[in-house]
Amino acid sequence: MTVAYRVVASAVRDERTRTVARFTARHTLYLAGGVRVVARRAWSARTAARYERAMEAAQAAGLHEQAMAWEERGRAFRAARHQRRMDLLSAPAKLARGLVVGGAAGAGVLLALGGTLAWATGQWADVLTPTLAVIHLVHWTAIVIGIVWGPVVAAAPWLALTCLWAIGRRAHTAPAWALPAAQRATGDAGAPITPSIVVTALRDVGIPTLRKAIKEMGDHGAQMLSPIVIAGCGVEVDVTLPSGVSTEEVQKRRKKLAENLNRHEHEVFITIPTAARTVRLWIADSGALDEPIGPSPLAIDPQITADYKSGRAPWGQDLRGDAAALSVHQRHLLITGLSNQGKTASLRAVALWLALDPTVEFRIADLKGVGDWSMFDGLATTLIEGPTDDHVIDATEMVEGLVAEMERRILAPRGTAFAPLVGIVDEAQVAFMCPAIGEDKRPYGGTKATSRYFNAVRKIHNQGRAVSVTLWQGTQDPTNDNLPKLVREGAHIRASLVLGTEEQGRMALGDKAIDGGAAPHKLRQGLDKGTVVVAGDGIKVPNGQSSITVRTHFIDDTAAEEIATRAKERRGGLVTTATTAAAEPADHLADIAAVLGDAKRMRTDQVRQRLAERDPDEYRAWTAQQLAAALEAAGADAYKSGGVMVVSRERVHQALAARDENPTESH
Ligand SMILES: Nc1ncnc2c1ncn2[C@@H]1O[C@H](COP(=O)(O)OP(=O)(O)OP(=O)(O)O)[C@@H](O)[C@H]1O
Repeated sequence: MTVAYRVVASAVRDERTRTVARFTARHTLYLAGGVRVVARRAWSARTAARYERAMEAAQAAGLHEQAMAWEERGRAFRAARHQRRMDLLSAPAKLARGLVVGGAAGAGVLLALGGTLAWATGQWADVLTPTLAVIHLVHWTAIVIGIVWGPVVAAAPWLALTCLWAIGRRAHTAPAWALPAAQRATGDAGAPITPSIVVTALRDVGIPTLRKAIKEMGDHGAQMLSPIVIAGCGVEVDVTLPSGVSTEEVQKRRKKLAENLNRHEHEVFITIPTAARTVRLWIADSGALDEPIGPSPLAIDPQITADYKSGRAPWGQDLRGDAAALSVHQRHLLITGLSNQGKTASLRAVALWLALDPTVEFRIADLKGVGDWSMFDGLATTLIEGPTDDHVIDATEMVEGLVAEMERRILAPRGTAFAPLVGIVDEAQVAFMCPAIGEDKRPYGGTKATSRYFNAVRKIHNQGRAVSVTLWQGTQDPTNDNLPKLVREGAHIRASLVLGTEEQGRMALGDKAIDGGAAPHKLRQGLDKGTVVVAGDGIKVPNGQSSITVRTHFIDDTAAEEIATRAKERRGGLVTTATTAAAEPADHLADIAAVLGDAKRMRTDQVRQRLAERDPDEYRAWTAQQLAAALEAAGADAYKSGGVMVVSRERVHQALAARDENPTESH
């Protein structure tokens, strides 16, 4: 049984078997198609259906004059047909009359001819000679017909079948799968996309209602298509589907449609514009998407500048070949993608551009820590690099620092201008998955109400935008655990490189984008590195589309270093806290005075938080006792006011002054 099964299975899989099957199917379908074409032509010739179809199409297109002309033609056709039928009724009598009259006239003519002949020869027998000659002719004709009749009758069906087959073949009635391998693989690849190719591809896409509707259309389906226009390295066409066919049905058959168009799946994009029942097809020129796009303008133009508010990062090209530029002004950003597909590179490219605006402050946590962001040392105020729990703790405190700054800005007088502050967490999934628990029993990772990283991100998402505190996150392989719903939905710009599944695509870009045709899961892992599908704000998305596919410029490490150096030169010597070893021991009292600023007094926990933000290495681990001890040692003890412990600015300044007077006392 198993052996028999294997033999059958291997026979079915054998390419020769398939070729034979395809051959048989192809020619049978040509024949069936030919029958259909002839039947349709015959039907069309006998009925006024084609005039009605043309009239409806003209009406639908708003061409009323044309519609009326077709109506008139239809009327004339019907009148002529009626006349023909009436003529047919009286035909037998006319025919009989014609035969009698014709026969008599013929006989008369022959006899007259015979009479003339007899008179000329003088032989009365010649009167019948012409009549006998005609009788002989008829006799011989009957003999010849008798001989050829048999073979003609035998060959007629075959001749008819051959004609039908040829008609079917000319009308390309066999589907793409039944074509010979050579035609399927390369056939028309590279050939321009024409309306008939698009309509045939749609007809054979496997939607019976669509197939039937196209067959019934007078113009073979051309009315469904908008003009085919060149769009970048491909063409674009809108297809208005007939009623009963949904846009989703077509979208689900992307692979089949691409094959029917002689393209690879990744070379055909189906989006859903606003017009009802319409799908927009973008069909790449064969192989065009495998050509690299040019280098980033950041890498080749040393004069390029950036402007946080009004500028746009030259990120890459859309599929039409137009420049795709991203505005990050007051926008949170999220980039997801499978590992090693260009997530860091695409996120870093935007940051490198923005770094050229010297007013922007960066605080960066790279939770992979292999040096992808090391060129930001000396450029970012905070740079955390590493994957351990300690790094996550640092990153969490960095984000909490952003929250503190955001809250300070929110409380500032109206109209205060703030320098843009951008927090970047690359490999943010590491933070969400971190098991570390703080001294206060609050987890750093996770998505609980007490989770510190999660909560800090949420706060920035909710309120950071208006005070120009934004957060950019890069994460791998989204799941509900490593990228909670609230966090993914809090980003204004959502971009995704290739992902494993549609479900992940929905997490990365949201349902609306995926339902509208965004398909990061259809990108090719390894081959489409650096290609992002972007949804949301900050980028120009073609009218009616919910996403745009961008092929980003790749900026390698060397070019990134150069751009960062340029950015540093424009900024002039900034110190990055987390990576710059303190040359001198920290001056606690001076730091406390600095964080107090103009406040008369400040709660001790707030002072600790600000200290941690100012110098995480030194103060992050500080407990309330350590702060109290430092203040006590300087003679500026904290005291209770309104039920909470506070630090007095006056006392701290007095202590500083006392120390200045007696510099030998250590701080
Ligand atoms: N825009 C691009 N065009 C072409 N190749 C690219 C592009 N971006 C990245 N690559 C290639 O992909 C490699 C991986 O890029 P990158 O480190 O940014 O991936 P990643 O998604 O951040 O990986 P991981 O998640 O594992 O850190 C790069 O070394 C580069 O060779």
